[in-house]
Amino acid sequence: MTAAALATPPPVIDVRGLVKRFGDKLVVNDVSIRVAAGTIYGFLGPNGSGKTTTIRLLCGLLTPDSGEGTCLGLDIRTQSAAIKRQVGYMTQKFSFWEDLSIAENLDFVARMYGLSDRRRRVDGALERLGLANRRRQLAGELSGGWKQRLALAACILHEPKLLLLDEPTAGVDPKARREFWDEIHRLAADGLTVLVSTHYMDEAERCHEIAYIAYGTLMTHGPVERVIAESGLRTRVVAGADLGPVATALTGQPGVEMVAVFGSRLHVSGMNGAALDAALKPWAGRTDLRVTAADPTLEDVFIHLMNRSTDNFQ
Ligand SMILES: Nc1ncnc2c1ncn2[C@@H]1O[C@H](COP(=O)(O)OP(=O)(O)OP(=O)(O)O)[C@@H](O)[C@H]1O
Repeated sequence: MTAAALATPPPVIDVRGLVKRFGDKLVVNDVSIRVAAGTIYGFLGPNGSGKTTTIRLLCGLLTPDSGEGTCLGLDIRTQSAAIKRQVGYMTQKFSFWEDLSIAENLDFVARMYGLSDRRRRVDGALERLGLANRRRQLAGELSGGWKQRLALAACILHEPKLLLLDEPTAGVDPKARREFWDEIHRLAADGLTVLVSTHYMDEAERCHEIAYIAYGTLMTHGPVERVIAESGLRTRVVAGADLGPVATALTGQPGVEMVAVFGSRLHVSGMNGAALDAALKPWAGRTDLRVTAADPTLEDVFIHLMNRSTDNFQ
């Protein structure tokens, strides 16, 4: 083995050409992905676009109709049972015994999965997720953010190598979301690989890499900055008051693909910078407005990709 091969550990996930249909509906269309160990990998895309299905295929929880690959060095088609033992899965709908404490809930989960050494595992999970001093609190009394953390603790009891988080913070307030993500980063720093689906842009920006899936097709993937740069999208920002009429006038102009008001700023995007500048010319000389070139945001890029994707389901 060469020194270079030793330096680069094999990817945790390495799959090619995954296809999945439900009936005659093509839900995952030729998806290939590699994920390195310790990566937080985010999956974004419109509702029903196949994010959850893709994540489940990647770790053998579902068998693809075609395609192949490995997860944790094991074959996703033939070794799914062995993969599952090393995966922690936090689904959108997790539930607890509301009248049991945090520690009792975790102990219950550990018993249910027949885990040995329950005390050590429960204490370890409580410690790792900052729940130790709440161990006697009833699960039913927890706020949304702490419930989320308890769900995460339950997922890591069996000390998995890979975590699947399906929209883990839906409906949780921004502060709790941020803290939850701090925890995810700590787990990743310990070597856990995390696949997470989300609709939140701030969460996407906290992933090491992201994949945008629209109607089963992987439209783009990579680190956030690269996804933005490779989109080819150009954006101009118009700053000023009373931007409604400006937005209306710009909508549908040649070269203008998207117009969106954010408070006192208007984002105008398209693929051709010169065409954007031509459309903005009537406004560029106004003293009450300021037009500047800016990098598109991740949200601009996603909406652009969504507009471009064809809806295979229609
Ligand atoms: N077991 C199944 N049987 C039949 N259809 C399914 C099954 N699982 C998912 N689907 C369909 O496949 C499509 C993709 O679903 P999936 O849950 O992967 O999308 P998603 O991107 O995760 O959606 P959301 O953002 O709404 O969670 C949807 O149209 C869904 O109804």
